[in-house]
Amino acid sequence: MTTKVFIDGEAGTTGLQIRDRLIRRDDITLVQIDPDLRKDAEARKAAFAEADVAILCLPDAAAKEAVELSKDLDVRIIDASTAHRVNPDWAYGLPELSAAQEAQIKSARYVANCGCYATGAIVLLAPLVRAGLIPADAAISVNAISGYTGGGKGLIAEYESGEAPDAFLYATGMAHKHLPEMMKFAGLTAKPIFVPSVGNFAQGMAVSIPLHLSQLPGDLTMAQVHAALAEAYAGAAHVKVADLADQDSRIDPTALNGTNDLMVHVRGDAEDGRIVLVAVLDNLGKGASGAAVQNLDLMIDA
Ligand SMILES: NC(=O)C1=CN([C@@H]2O[C@H](COP(=O)(O)OP(=O)(O)OC[C@H]3O[C@@H](n4cnc5c(N)ncnc54)[C@H](OP(=O)(O)O)[C@@H]3O)[C@@H](O)[C@H]2O)C=CC1
Ligand SMILES: CC(=O)N[C@@H](CCC(=O)OP(=O)(O)O)C(=O)O
Repeated sequence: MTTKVFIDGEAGTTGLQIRDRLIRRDDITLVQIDPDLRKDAEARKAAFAEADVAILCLPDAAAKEAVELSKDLDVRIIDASTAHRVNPDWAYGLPELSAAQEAQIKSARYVANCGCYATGAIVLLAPLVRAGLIPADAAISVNAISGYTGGGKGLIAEYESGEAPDAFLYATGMAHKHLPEMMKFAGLTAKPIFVPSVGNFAQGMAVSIPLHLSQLPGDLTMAQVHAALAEAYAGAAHVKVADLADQDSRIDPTALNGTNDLMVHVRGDAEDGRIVLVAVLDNLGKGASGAAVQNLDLMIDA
């Protein structure tokens, strides 16, 4: 028997990539609706009724509406939007957080896929906060660069028409939508500074967190930070920690494009303790569509 999956928002950036990942699988049957009816509530409700799992690749408001439409049906939901990520009734879709998190995803009716930048920041911070190496109230800064597909159809159109600048920083008002999930799942009590940016490349991202080890408790060393991260992700299929000996000064945000992997780098000056943690991932891979498929596989035990 195959698992029936409905991708609501299949024509969008995230939806298309999920479709590409599922279409050739013989354990999955895609439930499809007439593209002209993609915003028709009745047609979508019929698709929810037919599906075992629905993956929502929609703006937040439409994702909330989809949950309402399907609430009395048996369908399980993975939501790629920001709408439900800090909702306690939803499992946060980052199985690498802990064995308990993975178990929660496996049995959940509702799974919220993580934000792309949040995935990078949480993977870097959560094990260090949990181990007490970074205090929950530490003043943390997160910087990031993303390819323009991270902004969906709207930003893609700006770049493809040549209107957008080669690069820009944004969210300088300190209110980016990924901050609540970053805090909740990294275990931070103080709001970080988060300054993302976009460059003139389609896909890929690097999320970086600079640290002055001298401002953290204890006599923490760069090697200890690396060891804590390497231990946390030792068994993870999709999160790797680069060797500490790799201290190349450049990091390419597109290095993992086309994969569902995330690479953690710990770089800096081990002598004076000014270091930077960097997560490289494909915003459409581990940052969105690949993560949705990883969660789907956990839910259906594939
Ligand atoms: N792009 C990325 O890197 C990431 C995106 N996400 C999230 O995934 C979700 C989708 O993003 P993305 O794929 O980039 O967005 P897009 O703008 O590329 O696609 C959204 C799709 O949803 C459709 N849609 C809009 N409103 C409705 C509605 N009421 N009913 C049914 N369909 C509707 C759109 O239709 P139409 O074809 O008419 O425009 C479009 O096809 C968002 O919540 C986003 O935040 C999450 C992680 C990363
Ligand atoms: C480049 C760009 O605009 N990125 C988007 C985040 C990517 C995304 O879609 O975020 P979710 O994972 O929360 O859906 C932004 O900053 O709003």
